[in-house]
Amino acid sequence: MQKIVFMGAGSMAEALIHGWIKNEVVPANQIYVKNRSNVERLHELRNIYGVHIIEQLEEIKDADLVILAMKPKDARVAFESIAPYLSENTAILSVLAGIAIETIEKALGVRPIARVMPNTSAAIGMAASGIAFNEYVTDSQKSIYLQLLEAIGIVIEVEEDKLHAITALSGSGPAYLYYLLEAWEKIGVEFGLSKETVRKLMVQTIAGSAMMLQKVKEEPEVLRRKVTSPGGTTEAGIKALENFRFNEAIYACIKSAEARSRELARGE
Ligand SMILES: NC(=O)C1=CN([C@@H]2O[C@H](COP(=O)(O)OP(=O)(O)OC[C@H]3O[C@@H](n4cnc5c(N)ncnc54)[C@H](O)[C@@H]3O)[C@@H](O)[C@H]2O)C=CC1
Ligand SMILES: O=C(O)[C@@H]1CCC=N1
Repeated sequence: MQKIVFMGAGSMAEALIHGWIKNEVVPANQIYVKNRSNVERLHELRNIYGVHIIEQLEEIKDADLVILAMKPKDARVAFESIAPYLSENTAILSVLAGIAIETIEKALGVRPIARVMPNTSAAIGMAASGIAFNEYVTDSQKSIYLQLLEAIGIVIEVEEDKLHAITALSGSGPAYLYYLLEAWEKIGVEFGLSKETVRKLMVQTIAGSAMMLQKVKEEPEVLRRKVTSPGGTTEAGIKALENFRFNEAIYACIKSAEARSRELARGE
């Protein structure tokens, strides 16, 4: 793919660009960026990464791949603006949360379309992505997409319908963990520790627990029980979580995010 155009040059576009250039999967001179109005942002990306700026939509005519990376609420207007300039051979990769492949086919024509749900950890090569394809994506295109996404983390191919669940779990997931950290920092400070100390301890705790799951290959429940001494501190903490219906809260969190993804797919 010689010419890859990002429609929308926000944080997700930058995470992908950063990962591809740093890992030398796509050279900067094959990447083009376009925003709705923020030209300063385009100059910023050009200065940092050496990518090209699209000045006129006509320049997307010879693109091999157009990446849809605007917010879902801006998608309709964006589709209308680019549809006249897409050539038959241009493939589409969408990172739009909740916008169905069928909707994109209707707006941009039947062509190879891939839908990916990455997360912001792409910026440091640690994304967890799900990807789904329509029937026109060839095997060689699929392997290119998988390579592009492996450069920024891990990727799992799923049926399109499952992308709603992936959006709710790993797409939004970093935000839940940051939210948890915000709460830990607040309580740690109340106990007289500095915010920096709590952050250092808890970031390592999250990273260490994740690595344990990856390396030791035991179930989370088994690892949890190993931490929990009978009558000890962890047991007291977990009891409090249970009293506040922790499992129900997490269930409601993921269910709500999954349902919102489905609403977005219906244009609500
Ligand atoms: N931020 C995240 O954690 C994740 C975001 N996504 C998806 O990635 C997409 C982008 O999200 P962010 O990068 O966070 O948004 P963002 O707000 O940082 O960037 C979106 C950019 O699109 C531009 N834009 C809007 N309308 C446009 C148009 N018609 N033509 C060209 N550019 C246009 C805006 O000017 C803005 O710079 C969203 O659809 C979101 O659902 C997916 C996975 C994770
Ligand atoms: O909140 C959102 O809609 C997007 C999708 C996953 C993460 N951010």
